[in-house]
Amino acid sequence: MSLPTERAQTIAHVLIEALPYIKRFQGKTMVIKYGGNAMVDAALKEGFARDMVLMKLVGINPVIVHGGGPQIGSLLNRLGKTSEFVQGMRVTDAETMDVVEMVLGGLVNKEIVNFINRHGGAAVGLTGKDGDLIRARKLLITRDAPELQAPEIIDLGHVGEVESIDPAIIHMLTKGNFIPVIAPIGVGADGHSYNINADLVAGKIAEVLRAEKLLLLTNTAGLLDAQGQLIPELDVGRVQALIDEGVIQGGMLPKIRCAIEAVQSGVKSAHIIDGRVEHAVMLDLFTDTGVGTLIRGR
Ligand SMILES: Nc1ncnc2c1ncn2[C@@H]1O[C@H](COP(=O)(O)OP(=O)(O)O)[C@@H](O)[C@H]1O
Ligand SMILES: CC(=O)N[C@@H](CCC(=O)OP(=O)(O)O)C(=O)O
Repeated sequence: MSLPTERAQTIAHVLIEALPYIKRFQGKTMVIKYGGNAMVDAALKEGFARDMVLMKLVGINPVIVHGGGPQIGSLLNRLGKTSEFVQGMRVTDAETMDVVEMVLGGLVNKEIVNFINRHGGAAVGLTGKDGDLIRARKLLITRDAPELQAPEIIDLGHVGEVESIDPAIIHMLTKGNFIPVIAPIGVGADGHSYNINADLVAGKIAEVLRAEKLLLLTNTAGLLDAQGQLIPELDVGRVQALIDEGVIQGGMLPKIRCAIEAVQSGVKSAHIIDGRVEHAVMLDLFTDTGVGTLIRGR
């Protein structure tokens, strides 16, 4: 059976447009942060899994770091608990930490692994505890306000930041043709688990792996300005003003901060893209136009 000519031409055009990108990125590492808000329905999850398998097949090494904020929230709700967020971070008491570990290390991680494997890939799920991948320390954030004499230190409970990354397990998996799928849970020197914002983990892993790109999949078209319009390329010099004006807030704060840190530490570029668009990763990697907001490295 032959394809209608128009469709066949579209397919040929897409493949030809992708070719130089496939050549350029072969052997390179792409760190993909898969946000909980981008895991909307089965079709999108399948599309994401297929994109990962295709990348691997054409010789690019995807390393996935996933979130799962909404999924943690819904289990907490079922248990009659609510969360408070400070600067985009979930205040995490001991009970909440158990739920975070169950949801991120268990349900969400294994669902992604399963989707990829069902589409012909070989994914392996990890938390930061496996292979001592993510060493964490307690995160202390400060709040400054005119009525305060000195900045106030806010204790978020079991919330951590990345102290160090040991990429040995990632190298081993990549060499063996596996796709690592990493949940953002770190372990402290005391052996305790820490809940780390997934954007922060993705940024650090991208730095340590000297990734070609850091792709942050979320539920907006990218970074939006005060009028709700997409900012196609971020001028890093404008970020503080955008924060002060309240344009960048909530979950976008850690995303932008980690993207900037990553490109300042050697990652070639970071991209905030709309995970609600089917095959968003392919569109960003393999087309001339790209999608979302680009944060260029030096
Ligand atoms: N300037 C902005 N542009 C886009 N989104 C923004 C902006 N400021 C705040 N946000 C919020 O950040 C959210 C994305 O962060 P988050 O909820 O943590 O998503 P994810 O689960 O993908 O990490 C958006 O849904 C939006 O509500
Ligand atoms: C400290 C902190 O806030 N941790 C996050 C970890 C999950 C995450 O980052 O998920 P998304 O990427 O889907 O937002 C949380 O508890 O929600």
